[in-house]
Amino acid sequence: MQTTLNAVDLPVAPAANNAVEEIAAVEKKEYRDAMAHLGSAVNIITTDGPAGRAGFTASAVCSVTDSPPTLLVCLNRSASVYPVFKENQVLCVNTLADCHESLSNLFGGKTPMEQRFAAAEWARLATGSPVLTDALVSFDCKVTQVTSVGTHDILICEAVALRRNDERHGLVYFDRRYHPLMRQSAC
Ligand SMILES: NC(=O)c1ccc[n+]([C@@H]2O[C@H](COP(=O)([O-])OP(=O)(O)OC[C@H]3O[C@@H](n4cnc5c(N)ncnc54)[C@H](O)[C@@H]3O)[C@@H](O)[C@H]2O)c1
Ligand SMILES: Cc1cc2c(cc1C)N(C[C@H](O)[C@H](O)[C@H](O)COP(=O)(O)O)c1[nH]c(=O)[nH]c(=O)c1N2
Repeated sequence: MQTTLNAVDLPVAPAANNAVEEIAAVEKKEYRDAMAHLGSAVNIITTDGPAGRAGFTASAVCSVTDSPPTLLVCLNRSASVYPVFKENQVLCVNTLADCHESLSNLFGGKTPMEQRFAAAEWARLATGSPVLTDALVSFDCKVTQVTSVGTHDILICEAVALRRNDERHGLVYFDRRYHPLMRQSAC
């Protein structure tokens, strides 16, 4: 037999309120130190359009659903690139390979935009956003929804074209450092 619990039936225990207070009390530094334990892929997010060309490094990227093929990117609203992404409404997620450590730092710092793009070769797919030619994989996307949470906007992006490189090794950002991620060799 299936039992359905209504929210009104649940007792409101003081412990539940305490738990909420404990979560809210986590300090920013403590949170960042904890997040540094989560390894993640490194991506350069690019755009081009009426507001011009821009790009930044992002680790806050993940798959949402495959129908329609959708991923999300978190962008700090205080980033210099923010107004450009907001207006263009298209972007390309270029996932970096093991050789891209310095490129990641270039797009993650305060470097002028022309200098960032001059350091690599770029192509285009469907949206006109720059596609890093030797990326591990590139997801060319249109931004379909935007939600603001705290300091960041969550950009919900539908992939309209893809480009993969099945030979390159990966790059992971973990413990505030880059680490190469090797494919298993066929032997
Ligand atoms: N989501 C993000 O905006 C994000 C993610 C990673 C790194 N960064 C930026 O890159 C630089 C180097 O980062 P680091 O990992 O070497 O050291 P760090 O101590 O600044 O960050 C540790 C971890 O905390 C998280 N984090 C950092 N800043 C955040 C932010 N503003 N919002 C949400 N999560 C955040 C990320 O998971 C990051 O890997 C910093 O300036 C950092 O703000 C930002
Ligand atoms: C490894 C790594 C990972 C991330 C970042 C940096 C680095 C080095 N940065 C910061 C972001 O790249 C940086 O703020 C931009 O370059 C914007 O900087 P400017 O404001 O243009 O100088 C970043 N910013 C963001 O809004 N979302 C993210 O997921 C990440 N992830």
